[in-house]
Amino acid sequence: MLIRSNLRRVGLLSVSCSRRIAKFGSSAKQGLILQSSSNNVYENLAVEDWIHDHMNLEKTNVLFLWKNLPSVVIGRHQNPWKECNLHLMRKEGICLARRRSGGGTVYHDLGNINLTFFTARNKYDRMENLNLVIRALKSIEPHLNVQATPRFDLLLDGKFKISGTAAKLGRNVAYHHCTLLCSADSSLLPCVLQSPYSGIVSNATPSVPSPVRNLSQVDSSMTCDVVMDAVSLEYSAHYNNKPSVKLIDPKDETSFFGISQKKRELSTWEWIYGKTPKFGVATFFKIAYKESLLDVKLTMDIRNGYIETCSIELPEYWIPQDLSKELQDGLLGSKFCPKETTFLLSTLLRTCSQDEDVCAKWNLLSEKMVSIM
Ligand SMILES: Nc1ncnc2c1ncn2[C@@H]1O[C@H](COP(=O)(O)OC(=O)CCCC[C@@H]2CCSS2)[C@@H](O)[C@H]1O
Repeated sequence: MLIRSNLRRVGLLSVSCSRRIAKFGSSAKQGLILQSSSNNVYENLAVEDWIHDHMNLEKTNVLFLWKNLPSVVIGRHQNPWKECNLHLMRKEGICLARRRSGGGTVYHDLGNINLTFFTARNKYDRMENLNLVIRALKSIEPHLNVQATPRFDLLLDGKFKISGTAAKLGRNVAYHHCTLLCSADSSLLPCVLQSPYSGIVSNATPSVPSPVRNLSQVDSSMTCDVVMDAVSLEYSAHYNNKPSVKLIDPKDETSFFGISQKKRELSTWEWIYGKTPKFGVATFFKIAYKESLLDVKLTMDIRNGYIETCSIELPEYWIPQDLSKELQDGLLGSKFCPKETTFLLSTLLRTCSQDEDVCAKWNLLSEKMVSIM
């Protein structure tokens, strides 16, 4: 009860959620630091959403610190097939997440820190936040050559990116979030962010690739924990607060009423893939069958992640035209997704043909089609 009334007094809680949140404590007057106990990218993005939607940031700013298990996080208006290697990610168990903010694609793992600075919209200032991060880094290593660029990256030695920025501006609330590479897997990072898919025609926001570096490569003492502590200290000092970090659990519905629904939304295929801006695929592939090598042209339009048009150009002698038409029509309205397409194509084949030769060719064609998804 005391905690709740204190929180209301410092203006942290909006009226709508003051009854639902009870566990943040009361120490922060102007700058509250929260750290997630979860490494689940969807849960952590849901915390961002929740704070954005429910907290009253008139008098209190919030810094949210979080880390994720290996994940690729694309911007709100991006095309994942253009930005990353989805096959490799599936193989390695790397999550794909779409965030609410715009901008490019980044790789996260437990060697990468994420910092989200929440303020009232009129107090939103990315350079001020980045300068705070720079001060924190220099408090660990005074000789570190780190600068913020006009596009709000942090560069080491003028060329290696250690931090990328994105932001979301709400009506009253804004947040600026950025990454900080301490000891991420630098060999996996470029591989997962390299798309193997060719022939995608899209107006989606492209990423701006840069050479990256981990802070721990420069100074081995710059681990995630040390860097997070330094940022927390600097943030507290900025607000004249006693340093204190509140550990929060994104699964705690009592404190964050409605958060599991937010997590569910962020984890759906419809949000992650379905929000991709409309795009086209125009690609050629070669299929080797027995002694022959066949050229196939595939064109598709994909809207909201679903196949809207599909044309497969291949010679009639290879697969009967009516069958190839069935194949193209069967794909219309289905998800541009390897699982669904594999299932659909094998079901179609069972109903359309028993011929062994045709089946073998169809399977080769299916494999190629699925390989672009
Ligand atoms: N973790 C990380 N940190 C810094 N730079 C990275 C990282 N991963 C990849 N990159 C490099 O940045 C470019 C993309 O740069 P680009 O400028 O296109 O995009 C960004 O920086 C977006 C930053 C989003 C930050 C959010 C904060 C919380 S959730 S994600 C990529 O091709 C790599 O070269």
